[in-house]
Amino acid sequence: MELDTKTPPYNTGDPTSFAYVSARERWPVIITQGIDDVHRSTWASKDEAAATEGKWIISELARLKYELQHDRELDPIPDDGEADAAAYNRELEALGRPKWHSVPWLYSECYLYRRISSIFKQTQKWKYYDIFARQKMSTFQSSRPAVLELAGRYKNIVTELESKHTIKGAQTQEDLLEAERALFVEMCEICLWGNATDLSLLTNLSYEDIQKLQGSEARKASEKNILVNDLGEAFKILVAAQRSGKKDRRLDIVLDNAGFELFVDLILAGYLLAAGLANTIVLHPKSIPWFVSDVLPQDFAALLVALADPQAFYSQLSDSDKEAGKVASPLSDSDVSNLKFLFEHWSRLHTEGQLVLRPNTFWTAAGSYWRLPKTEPSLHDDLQQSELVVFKGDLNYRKLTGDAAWPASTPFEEAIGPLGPGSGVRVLALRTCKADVVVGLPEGEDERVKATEGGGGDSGARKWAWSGKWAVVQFSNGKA
Ligand SMILES: O=P(O)(O)OC[C@H]1O[C@](O)(CO)[C@@H](O)[C@@H]1O
Ligand SMILES: [Mg+2]
Ligand SMILES: [Mn+2]
Repeated sequence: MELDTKTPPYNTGDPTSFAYVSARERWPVIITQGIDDVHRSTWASKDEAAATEGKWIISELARLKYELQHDRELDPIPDDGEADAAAYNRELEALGRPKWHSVPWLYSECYLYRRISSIFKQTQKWKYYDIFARQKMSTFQSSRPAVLELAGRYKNIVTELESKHTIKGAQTQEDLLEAERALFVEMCEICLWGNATDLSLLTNLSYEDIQKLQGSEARKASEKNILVNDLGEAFKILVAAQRSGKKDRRLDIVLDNAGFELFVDLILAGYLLAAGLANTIVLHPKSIPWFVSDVLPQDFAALLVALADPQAFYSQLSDSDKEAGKVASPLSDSDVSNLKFLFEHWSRLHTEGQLVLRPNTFWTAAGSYWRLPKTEPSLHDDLQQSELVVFKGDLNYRKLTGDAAWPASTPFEEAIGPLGPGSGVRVLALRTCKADVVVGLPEGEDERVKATEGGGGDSGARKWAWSGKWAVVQFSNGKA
């Protein structure tokens, strides 16, 4: 089988890679949490047929976990009625029926979520069940302080832009441009760090930990951890398009996680529309439960429902909070009104077609985005229509770069191959680093960060890139 990139991809058999830890430690925990979730739903179900199927699902998940932990071969995905199983299985054959502990990381991790999905697709009553929905919603609830802080600011900014076409304090056109640029950078950085609360990595995060990651103080302190920051170039592209008088100016966001991250992505989307920096935003969600926290179309709906009646949403307590004897404190009137403003604004943008959700099964295929022009030419064409395509999060970055062991100083444009120069697609990656692959760093930077505490030193492992503490924001102008 032909590799996507000449540079080989990371592999679960490499003890210096985060792939190694992922396959042996992280994935069994994720499956176990999934079993717990199905257990709860099965136990709560009054429908006998659903309960019977629930028990079968649990036994299938337990079998998957056993195979993983005992380093068995990856079995073909059973025929579950979905067209993409064949491509997964062809690739599995081409890889020579690998075992869990020595298989390309990107393929095997995608396969894991596709296998889990196939278990549900084979049932009658659980076909559309999201095994990760509970975790996603409860982490969003834990983000309450940051959500309230941002909702208040958003309402002020958007109201000002929509009623007076300006931003507070801006006297001249230059002031306004500078204010728009500063807000663009700030909102993109909020979107960037919103990704740090990803659930697949932070398997046991406390309420306090989540809050620390999300406040405005934390953001300022983290700016020095953005190793490459191309936001200025991306902003120039949007302004140039606006000034050209072009009527259709679209920006795309290839989404990553639900909950707080989706909330901040929508904050950015609403801002860009209100400021006239774009006039359509296309959001690309996943089609099956994916890497625990990724956005499904129903997560978008669930977020709007939560904001439509925020008091009710925040008065629901998780089981663990109930057990701990916690009580929910009610929201203030102004918090409620700010959140309802968000609900109304986003619902209106959605209804009027300025905020569009566009799923495609390409996003849950096993391969890297090097394959896009060949395997999904219509999606490639579609992305070429956009002024800028923002790729959120770690997995999207791994897929852009083929998850390959590039030298860290490899130019970003080179590492994204067919989506680089000449592709007709402008790529902006907003990525907090949670995996080995990193490109586009200045010479010597990798070594500098390796030498920091916990950075990996000369162990041969790029440990600094596993924690979500460091980030890169990288741009490639495929239309230049
Ligand atoms: O939600 P994100 O940012 O894509 O994070 C998921 C990533 O985190 C991990 O689960 C842990 O590094 C990776 O396997 C995966 O690429
Ligand atoms: Mg992410
Ligand atoms: Mn994710």
